[in-house]
Amino acid sequence: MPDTLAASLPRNAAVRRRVLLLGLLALVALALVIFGPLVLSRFSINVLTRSMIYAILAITVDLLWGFTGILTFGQAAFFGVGAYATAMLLTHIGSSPSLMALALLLAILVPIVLGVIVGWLSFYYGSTPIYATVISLVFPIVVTQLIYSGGTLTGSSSGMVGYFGLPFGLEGFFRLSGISLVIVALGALIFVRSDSGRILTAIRDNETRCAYLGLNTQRIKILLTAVLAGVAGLAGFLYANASGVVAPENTSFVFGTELVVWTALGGRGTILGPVLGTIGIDYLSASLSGELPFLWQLVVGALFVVMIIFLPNGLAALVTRLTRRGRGEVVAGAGPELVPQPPRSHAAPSDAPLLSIDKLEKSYGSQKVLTDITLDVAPGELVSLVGPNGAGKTTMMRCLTDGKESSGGVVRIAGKSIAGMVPNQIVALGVGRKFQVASVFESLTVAECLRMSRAALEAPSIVTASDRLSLPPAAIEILQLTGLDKLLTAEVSLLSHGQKQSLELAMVVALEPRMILLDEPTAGLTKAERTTIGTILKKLTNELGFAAILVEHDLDFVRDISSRIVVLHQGRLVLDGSVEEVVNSDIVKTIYSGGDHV
Ligand SMILES: Nc1ncnc2c1ncn2[C@@H]1O[C@H](COP(=O)(O)OP(=O)(O)OP(=O)(O)O)[C@@H](O)[C@H]1O
Repeated sequence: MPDTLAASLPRNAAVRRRVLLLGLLALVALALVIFGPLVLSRFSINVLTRSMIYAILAITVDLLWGFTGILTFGQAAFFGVGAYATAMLLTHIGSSPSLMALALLLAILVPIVLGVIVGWLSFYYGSTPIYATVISLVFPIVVTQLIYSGGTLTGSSSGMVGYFGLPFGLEGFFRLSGISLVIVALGALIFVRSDSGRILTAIRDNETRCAYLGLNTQRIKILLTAVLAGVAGLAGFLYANASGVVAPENTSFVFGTELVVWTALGGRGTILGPVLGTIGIDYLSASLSGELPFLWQLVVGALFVVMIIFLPNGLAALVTRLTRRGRGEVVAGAGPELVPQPPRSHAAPSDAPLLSIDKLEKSYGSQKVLTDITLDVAPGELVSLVGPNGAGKTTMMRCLTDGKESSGGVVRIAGKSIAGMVPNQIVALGVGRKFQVASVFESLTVAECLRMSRAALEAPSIVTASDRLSLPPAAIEILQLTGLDKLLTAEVSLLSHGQKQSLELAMVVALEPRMILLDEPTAGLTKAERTTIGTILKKLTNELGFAAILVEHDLDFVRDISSRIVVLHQGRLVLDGSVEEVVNSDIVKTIYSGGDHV
């Protein structure tokens, strides 16, 4: 396969270059950390040790906020819990190598357990982003209050001091903190570029789409919170040993807020920006706060405001803006290799219809939007759902893809009731949904978007970004028909409206569903683009046996491709028949008289 080989070469070269650059960066950082103490003053070694530990925390804030879009003020609390677990064990039980190992274990495990609890409270199904942020503010307050009321156990407002930590000198702690920072930063940089890491950006861009690709975003966010709580706890362990003192301020939301400010100033979503921002500002604060105690806080505050206004993505954005120039330009052959995926076997077909709706109802308060909808759809059928604006078509689509939406009646997919199921569970039953406004991931590339469709089916790597993209043949065909196969490396924000619609359709087909629901897939498309989408839909249903429900306003389009038409009017199903029956019926003429809209 010489073509395939040739196509993969430039990408391999780019990957090699990136690995080399990352390795070089890590070596330079390690050299600075190892040889730094030879030239630095005691003051600098002391302060920079602390700054580097704080930088580890800033990385956790960046992964949560910068990459995943979860604004958090709570990382300080996990850090404080790790520090206190260490100090309390060493103070009250004693210090020996095995107790030190136990302290390290507790400093990581206790924050992980708390991370699971906080994560669950923050991201249970239906919670909003603001709710998660409020929890992240409340959590450090609770931890700080517990420390204040802990008496001699926690040292109360005086904190804890005088315990015997690791037997390293000033320089030893500098090196330990520095090496830990390099390892955490390197791990984070590798992870965020991996196939798994891109899921974080997908969640930030469009969490709803992630759920409708079958991803359990709640579970991912809880897992991320727990793992990063463990990393913050590790930083707490280092801090408790290096400083020899822990205090309630270490857990406070004020410190949590400082971490957010440092991350923002450095440049969120870049890992290195928050590291350099934290080290730079903490070091400058320590140097200047003695001479300008109040003025310095004012300077940092003013700097924050200026940056938010003029450079909202932080200092690192300046650098990335330069290095990313041209991203989105398509480099021939630089994309991943498209590989046809053997079809996935769904559960054995039963006698039940693929979709069965029985007396479906939906109300918003006292307003009834859907009343007594009963409908069956079989494999291979393309059922168009038509009706005037406000008839309830989109609401019906929502009830078919979210088991918590309906107010009454039963919806079954292949005989299984979806009552109470969340969208990702319904996707697992074989349902794909295409939204009215193209729902894709704006800051990912075309290939990365398509890979998201496979993430719930094949666990993506947490270390590497694959140079192969396995997709079902039908999805590859859509890409080829619409020219998207030549744009795999293009960033989605650069695509046209029609290309985004086609991409979303390819993403839905890449899920290998048994049934696809499409809400006005041709809205805003050119005639040629509509024809292409129509051809694809006919092929999916006629040849590949997909069932499809299509909400559409374009009567000509509906007439050309449908096997059946269902008419909704004022939330009721008023007609269900063949194309000819429906188009020529008196009811439809009455409902639609006076407009070219269906
Ligand atoms: N979240 C909501 N809260 C209250 N009412 C709603 C909500 N969503 C939809 N509705 C109402 O439900 C009715 C049906 O809306 P829906 O969007 O399902 O209609 P539609 O047939 O899809 O219309 P269109 O063709 O304009 O998209 C409308 O009267 C709408 O105002």
